[in-house]
Amino acid sequence: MATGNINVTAENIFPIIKKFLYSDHEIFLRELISNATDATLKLKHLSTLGEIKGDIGNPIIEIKIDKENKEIRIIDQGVGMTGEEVEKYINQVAFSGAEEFVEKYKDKVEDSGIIGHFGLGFYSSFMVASKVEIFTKSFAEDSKAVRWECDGSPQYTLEEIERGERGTEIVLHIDDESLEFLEDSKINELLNKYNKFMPIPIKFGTREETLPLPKDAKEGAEPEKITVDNIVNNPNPAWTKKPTELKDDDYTSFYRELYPMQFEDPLFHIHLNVDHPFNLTGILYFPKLSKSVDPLKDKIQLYQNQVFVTDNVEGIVPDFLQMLRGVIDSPDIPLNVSRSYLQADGAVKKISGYITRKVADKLISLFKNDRKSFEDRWDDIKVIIEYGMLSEDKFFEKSDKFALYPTVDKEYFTFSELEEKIKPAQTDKDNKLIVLYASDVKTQHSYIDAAKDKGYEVLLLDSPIVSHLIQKLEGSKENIQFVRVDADHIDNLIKKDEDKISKLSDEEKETLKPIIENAIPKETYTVQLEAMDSNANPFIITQPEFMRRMKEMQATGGGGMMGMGNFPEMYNLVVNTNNELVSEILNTKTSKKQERLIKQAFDLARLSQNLLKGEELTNFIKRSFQMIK
Ligand SMILES: Nc1ncnc2c1ncn2[C@@H]1O[C@H](COP(=O)(O)OP(=O)(O)OP(=O)(O)O)[C@@H](O)[C@H]1O
Repeated sequence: MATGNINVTAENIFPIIKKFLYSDHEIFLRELISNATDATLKLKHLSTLGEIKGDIGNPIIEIKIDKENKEIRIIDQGVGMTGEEVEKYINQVAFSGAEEFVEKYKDKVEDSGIIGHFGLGFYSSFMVASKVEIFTKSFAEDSKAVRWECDGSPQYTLEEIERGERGTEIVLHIDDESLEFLEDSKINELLNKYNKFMPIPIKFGTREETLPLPKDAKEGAEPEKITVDNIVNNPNPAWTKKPTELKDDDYTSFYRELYPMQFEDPLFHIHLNVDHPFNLTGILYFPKLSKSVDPLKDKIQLYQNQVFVTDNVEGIVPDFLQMLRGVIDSPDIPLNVSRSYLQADGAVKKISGYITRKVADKLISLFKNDRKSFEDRWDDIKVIIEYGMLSEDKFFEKSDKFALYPTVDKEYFTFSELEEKIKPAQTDKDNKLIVLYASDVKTQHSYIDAAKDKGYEVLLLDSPIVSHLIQKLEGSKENIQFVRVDADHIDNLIKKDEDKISKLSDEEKETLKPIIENAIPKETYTVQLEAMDSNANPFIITQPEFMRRMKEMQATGGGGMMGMGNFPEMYNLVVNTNNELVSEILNTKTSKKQERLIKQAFDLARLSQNLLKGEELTNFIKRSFQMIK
């Protein structure tokens, strides 16, 4: 038997580690299972190279709990270690790795930006154990099995033992603060969180399986039950397979495996697979977004070689795609770094760019191959796409090929189709193409109707970020302008050269304007006299495009003109000088009656814009009843 001192300079490295990773103690199991997996994969590799004679069978990893003796065992059938290897890899490599880790991060415990996930390896067992034993036998012929033991001080013992089978068994003597890890439920939870898709089968206990009854079974015969290993993981998850090996159903069932509590099928998936200049595989899903979708739950999961790392993919996946679900697996993402470093890292930037490109390409192909079903899903995916168009220039460029602009009648155009379609009727006198849109079919009904009567197309753009998006579209395309249908009266929305003749003379207009101004709250409403169609309403309320859009942009964050958000609401009251009622108002002799007519017409105009509320609405209704009595 040999004893010795582990080659670490900081004697008190254990307490530092314990404290440092206090909240992350549970990762010990993932680290030890990762080592066991590596050892098993190495064995398989050596076997395929012909360096191991005989059949290696189907090696598995087993986790055992002995509650009475407060032990957890992690057992593998991998390459094992010789005595020298234990000296080298455990006493030197493992511990020096841990020491380096502490050196590097001891001042940064407070830096919540650190993704404190990897890097501790075998050493992390001391976060939960007061004593650790290793029983191991190398695959190498004639090698002797050894037992290593360490109680958390830098001293260890190493001795030869009798052990028949190849592989490694780690025994953790759980300390009194960590007894929760002796519960089956806790271990199950951890296995499910970190090891669900690891590449070597992991056994935790056994379970009963009921065999199907044989065909010739007698009536009332009991089916036979057998006890089988309880394998907790799926060693071959969908993302590790080639897209050609998978059908749509396989993608859907993998989605269920990832998110067992999700009952809605995903809309479509994107299989990621690249090995140059970085290595990355994965599957992303566009979920069906419903009101009940909780963005904090069921997020994209990041794996490294099938080991779960985190579901916080900030900085790795572009912001606009964080609403997607699925898995990405890449060994090339540095994890022991702060988020700001991560965002500046070249490899990570490339990964983020690659994901954006793949998503755009998938959208293009879906659009091309089955436009009808793409249109049907548009409402579910538009928020993600519009957000992407706003935040990623590369995505914006590609979006021309698939971004859709639906009309109020549910016809879907790409931007170039829309341009073609509306060019003849919606080009104004300055040769500008005016795109009309509504944000709410119900409240803007009369304006939409008026525009449709003129033969105009009206888009329905109702997402919360639409004001930002149209601002961007106007900036990037030439000679176009978006105008909401209620931004002005119909003849002014798209200004043509034709001058309408006004029934009222200029003097009559000058007399009328102050009369109307005095009867309405003129700080909110600007009176604008216009010669319109005699059939158009006498009073119409509009809200100028620019002002409204700036206010909306400020309300949804960013953009807009500084301070605009605090401006009071401003409207125009458009008075149609060709409508008979307006002549009647002008010709009414008594000012009381005149005022009554103006107020009633003004309230009706406000009512159609949903602007008449509270006491004013009550008074209007009372007054209207009086009138028809
Ligand atoms: N179950 C095992 N079977 C065989 N060798 C092992 C086993 N566990 C650990 N080792 C050896 O000990 C070494 C050190 O392990 P440790 O977990 O500290 O670091 P690592 O696995 O190399 O890196 P990481 O810090 O990423 O986990 C391993 O590289 C391996 O050679």
